[in-house]
Amino acid sequence: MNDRELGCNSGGGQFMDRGRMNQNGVVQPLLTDLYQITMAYAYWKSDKTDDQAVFDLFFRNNPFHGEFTIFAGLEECLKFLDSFHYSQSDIEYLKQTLPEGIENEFFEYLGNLTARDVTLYAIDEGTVAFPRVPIIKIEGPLIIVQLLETTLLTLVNYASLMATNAARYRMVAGKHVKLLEFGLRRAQGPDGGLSASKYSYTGGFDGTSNVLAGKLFNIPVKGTHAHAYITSFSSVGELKTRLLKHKQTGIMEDLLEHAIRHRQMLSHVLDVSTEESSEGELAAMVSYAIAFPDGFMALVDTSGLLNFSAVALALNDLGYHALGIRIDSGDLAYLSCLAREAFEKVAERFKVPWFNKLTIVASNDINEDTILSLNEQGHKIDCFGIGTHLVTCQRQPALGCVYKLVEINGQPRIKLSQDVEKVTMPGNKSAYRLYSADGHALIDLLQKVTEPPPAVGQKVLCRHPFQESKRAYVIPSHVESLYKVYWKSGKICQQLPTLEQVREKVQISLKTLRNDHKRTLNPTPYKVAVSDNLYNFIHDLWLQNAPIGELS
Ligand SMILES: Nc1ncnc2c1ncn2[C@@H]1O[C@H](COP(=O)(O)OP(=O)(O)OP(=O)(O)O)[C@@H](O)[C@H]1O
Ligand SMILES: O=P(O)(O)OC[C@H]1O[C@H](OP(=O)(O)OP(=O)(O)O)[C@H](O)[C@@H]1O
Ligand SMILES: O=C(O)c1cccnc1
Ligand SMILES: [Mg+2]
Repeated sequence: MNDRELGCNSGGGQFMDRGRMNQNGVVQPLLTDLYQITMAYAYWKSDKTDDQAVFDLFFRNNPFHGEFTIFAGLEECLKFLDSFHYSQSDIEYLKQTLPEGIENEFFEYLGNLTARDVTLYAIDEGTVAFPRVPIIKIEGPLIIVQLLETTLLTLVNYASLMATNAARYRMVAGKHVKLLEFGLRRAQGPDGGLSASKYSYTGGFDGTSNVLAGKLFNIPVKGTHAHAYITSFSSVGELKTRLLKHKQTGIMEDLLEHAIRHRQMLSHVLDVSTEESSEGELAAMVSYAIAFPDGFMALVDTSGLLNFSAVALALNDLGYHALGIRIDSGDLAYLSCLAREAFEKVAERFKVPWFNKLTIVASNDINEDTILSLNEQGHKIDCFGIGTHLVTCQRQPALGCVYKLVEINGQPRIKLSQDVEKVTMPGNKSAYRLYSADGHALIDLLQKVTEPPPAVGQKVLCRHPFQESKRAYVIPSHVESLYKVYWKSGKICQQLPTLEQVREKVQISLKTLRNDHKRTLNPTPYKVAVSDNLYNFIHDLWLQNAPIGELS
């Protein structure tokens, strides 16, 4: 497929309105849970405001029965820190809303609060990430770091889930098939729709039908047309104009006349009687072709191939090449093969070789399993338009990212749970990814920040965080330190990648994962380990904090 592949197409960067380039207006300090603000008051009252806290933001399980997650949403988190400030009207609202008796100085304190004293470390956006390895680590005064929790979680959770979902669709579709996000109408509201468009592009989609997303994020916007366009015509008599200028000669010609002539001949070639195809559909296609002679892409139902081919040949007479068809019902494998076969026949019979290359778009409730099944059956689809299952992440609607206190004033904190899965990894930690000689990621290793980093060629003991007997020596061929300081002293400290670069990063990062971690059915879990030192530290602290029961 070339770049003309689908009707409309725009990269919207140059149209970005500087004033509106900032984050979505709903992302602001009050976009949080009330309990963060009530806790903030209680911290303030008990003079804990400036206690130095470290929080980890991480997830416990990979989504979609998979064994990897794509980390996304970091840039939005940084923009949020950059603009963190309670406005006068926010303060007025809080005064009315919080319980009575809150001291006025607290509101003054809130009015002056910024994220200047916070330091944020993170894995690069677009990188594959794994359960329990914090994707973001935040240090700073307890009150502000606590106040950031909900907003950071809402910015990371759906973004990462969506990017992961999109990356999975990309993996099953293969790299040569185009993927378009068509989900705005089915998304979780306008904001969910915009995020879905943005992060499905990050995860590997090629474009979106969402025009505002195109404008805001510089994502290619693409599209075909809906059934309504076809059904709005019932006969050729309704055509107000049939004339189209020949692309080369500039002479006006009757496109309908050309189409009707081709339709007669085509009905023999394709073995479809002209009575079987609707006149209203023909009229709709002619009128659409007159509107977009260089971008003619038509929605066909079972009978539509005859009319489409007739109009495409008519356009050819006038010097234009049609783009293709969209199939939106029925057996997509069968119909796509039927369509490709028809195009090949027409290409040969009418000496129009480009007909072989017409694009076949398929849509209609497509999900990962449908694509896998279509691949097994064999199909001729060049492009999938995917809405509902992609944007609602129907197979798993939430990624359970959490935000946990792991250190306060230099003292580690552990949250115990009956459920070992939910016990937190205490203390301020570093994270490393260890690679094998063939470039594959072998294991992620968490250590105490005070430990020296693992070194290339040197044996390092990697332990399962909770199961004593599970351990392995690893001799890394390459060691990647996963955290970078992204925010410190009130400034973003890294050159932020463009959306395009994050999108490339996703594919590069996925390549470092072995295929068995990425397969759709029963993938092998990727190992996440702790150093021996961190293992002992966790377990000592666990024992110190676990109450000793009494039997009587
Ligand atoms: N060859 C195929 N193999 C597996 N699944 C398919 C195949 N072709 C289509 N599908 C899927 O089967 C489902 C068919 O849904 P449904 O029966 O509602 O569609 P339809 O009746 O053909 O079309 P409409 O949406 O117009 O009612 C869709 O989810 C579609 O993606
Ligand atoms: O199927 P999805 O993956 O959600 O993709 C988007 C759907 O949106 C359109 O359908 P429309 O809104 O016209 O409704 P329909 O389901 O009746 O076709 C389009 O024809 C796709 O079928
Ligand atoms: O452009 C399309 O074909 C499209 C857009 C949104 C939803 N369904 C289809
Ligand atoms: Mg549909």
